[in-house]
Amino acid sequence: MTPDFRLDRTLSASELEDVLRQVGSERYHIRHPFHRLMVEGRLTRGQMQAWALNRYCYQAAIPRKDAIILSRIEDRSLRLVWRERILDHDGDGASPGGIERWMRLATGLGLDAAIVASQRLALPATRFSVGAYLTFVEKRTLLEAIASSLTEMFSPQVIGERVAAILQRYPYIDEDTLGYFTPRLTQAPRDVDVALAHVREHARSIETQQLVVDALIAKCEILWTMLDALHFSYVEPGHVPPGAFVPEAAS
Ligand SMILES: O=C(O)c1cc(C(=O)O)c2c(n1)C(=O)C(=O)c1cc(C(=O)O)[nH]c1-2
Repeated sequence: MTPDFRLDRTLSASELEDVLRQVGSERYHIRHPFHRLMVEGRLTRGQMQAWALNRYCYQAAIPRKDAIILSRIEDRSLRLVWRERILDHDGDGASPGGIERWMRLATGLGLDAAIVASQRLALPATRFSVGAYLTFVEKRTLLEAIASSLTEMFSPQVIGERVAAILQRYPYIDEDTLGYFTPRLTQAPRDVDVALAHVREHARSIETQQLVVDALIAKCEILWTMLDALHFSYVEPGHVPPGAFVPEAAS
């Protein structure tokens, strides 16, 4: 496999899955320096707040992204399972969804809920990355849109590492504050089963397989870019763009 994942022949479904896993192992944000600092316990409270405030924008966009995908699915049985994702994030009016649970994380870190929800203090690059994800699923083929969700193949690993490290190394954050992540450990594999089965079934030519691989790469780049922006603004060199969140001194 070339370093930029150019395919030179049509793959079997399981070979394609292997390539997708290889993309994740090389390009998923688990390798990003900002994530590494987090799990090493080396982020300040202010940097953790910046992460939670910015990641809220991503969380808030996920059900809108899935609604776009839903609107493009012609197969009723696939629509039925895909709509679960929207409930996971929006809730059903009775039990809270992911957006509310993420807000609990943000407020548990000391952020003001109204400020987080307004998204006004998010980094420009966060907004642009989230916008790129929405545009991607709208403009590309349905196959690419579905494939772009496959970063979730790798999310249980990044979540497991993050939660264990935070509980061990950040004494002011407790299990309750991290409640967002627990359901994701079962929701993500269920989502992946559906998306991966679709991709394995529908990407049978070298051209469609390349589209799928490139969609996953593009999604890894979206996640990576968000952490790049956090790193540049809040770690090194520490240039916060005008108008973006500024942690309180000493936090
Ligand atoms: O914690 C993470 O690092 C992480 C990563 C990802 C991902 O890989 O896209 C998702 C999530 N979390 C997540 O919580 C989530 O709900 C989610 C939905 C999606 C998606 O693309 O549909 N990715 C992710």
